Amino acid sequence: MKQYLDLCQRIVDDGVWVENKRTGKKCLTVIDASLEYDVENNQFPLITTRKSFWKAAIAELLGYLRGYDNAAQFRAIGCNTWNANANQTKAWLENPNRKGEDDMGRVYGVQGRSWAKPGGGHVDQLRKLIDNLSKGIDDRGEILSFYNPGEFHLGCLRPCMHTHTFSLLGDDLYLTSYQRSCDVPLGLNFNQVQCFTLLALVAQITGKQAKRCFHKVANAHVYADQLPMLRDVQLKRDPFPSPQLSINPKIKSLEDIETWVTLEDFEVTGYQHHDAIKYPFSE
Ligand SMILES: Nc1nc(=O)c2c([nH]1)NC[C@@H]1CN(c3ccc(C(=O)N[C@@H](CCC(=O)O)C(=O)O)cc3)CN21
Ligand SMILES: O=c1ccn([C@H]2C[C@H](O)[C@@H](COP(=O)(O)O)O2)c(=O)[nH]1
Repeated sequence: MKQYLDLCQRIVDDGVWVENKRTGKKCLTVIDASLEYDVENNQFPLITTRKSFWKAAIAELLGYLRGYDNAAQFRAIGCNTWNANANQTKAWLENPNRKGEDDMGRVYGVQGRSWAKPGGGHVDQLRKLIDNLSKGIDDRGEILSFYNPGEFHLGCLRPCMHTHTFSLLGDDLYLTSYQRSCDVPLGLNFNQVQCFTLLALVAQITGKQAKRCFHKVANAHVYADQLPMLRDVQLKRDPFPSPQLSINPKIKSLEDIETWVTLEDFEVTGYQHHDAIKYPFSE
């Protein structure tokens, strides 16, 4: 939690105002932030200085792992975060590739599970890395990448947390996650949960020991309309200790994640937090 608050404070103290064309808003911005999560000791990186809706963050991750391409699929598993970008983002509404209400196009999980090959057919990056890690293989390319510039015109938004690299040292599993753009008040709260949960889940289904997750952020920003609440309310609060995440031990394979896993299979204990803060969202 301290590293999150330090990043917020750094943005407030040293951030530079940058005009963002896509949203039409100004962002107070810093470049390069590194966060680290201790999955081995179950220090779940949930924000405690406001109430965090962590279930929606895990549901979003499950949708990515299943290769979802539609905001209705996300809603059905308890996640509302894609309604706006699927149905209100101007450039996407005007894009002839949009297949109608709730379509998100070829974003995130679609690239992760079925990256189109030039000569036809698809690559399932997640299946490959899970098969390798289960056999104790790390070919130094156990990568899940959602970033496909050749298909940006087929999706509603470019992926923000775009690449997850898994590494094995013996039976110990590490994760390095890369993010190009980070809405610190809203998005990071979710992205921290997702990095942690992704390592814990992949370790569980491949039979490895989850160690640490390294989260690298390039552009970390606060939108102008979020700044007063972040600076004058959230940053004035004292954090509580980290809660713990438990995952149903019956989850043993990628097929389990694809077929029957729900939010009921995840539980957070020891979550002490301050009151909710509703931050503005920029489409
Ligand atoms: N501007 C922007 N910021 C983001 O963080 C973001 C995007 N766009 N577009 C794609 C996804 C969608 N994400 C979102 C979208 C909404 C919330 C949000 O409204 N969170 C609220 C409540 C969530 C709930 O009730 O389930 C929060 O208080 O955290 C969070 C992340 C993260 N991403
Ligand atoms: O997982 C996510 C997804 C999105 N964001 C934020 C970062 C930006 O504020 C917007 C995306 O806008 P771009 O113009 O495409 O950079 O969404 C996030 O923090 N985490």
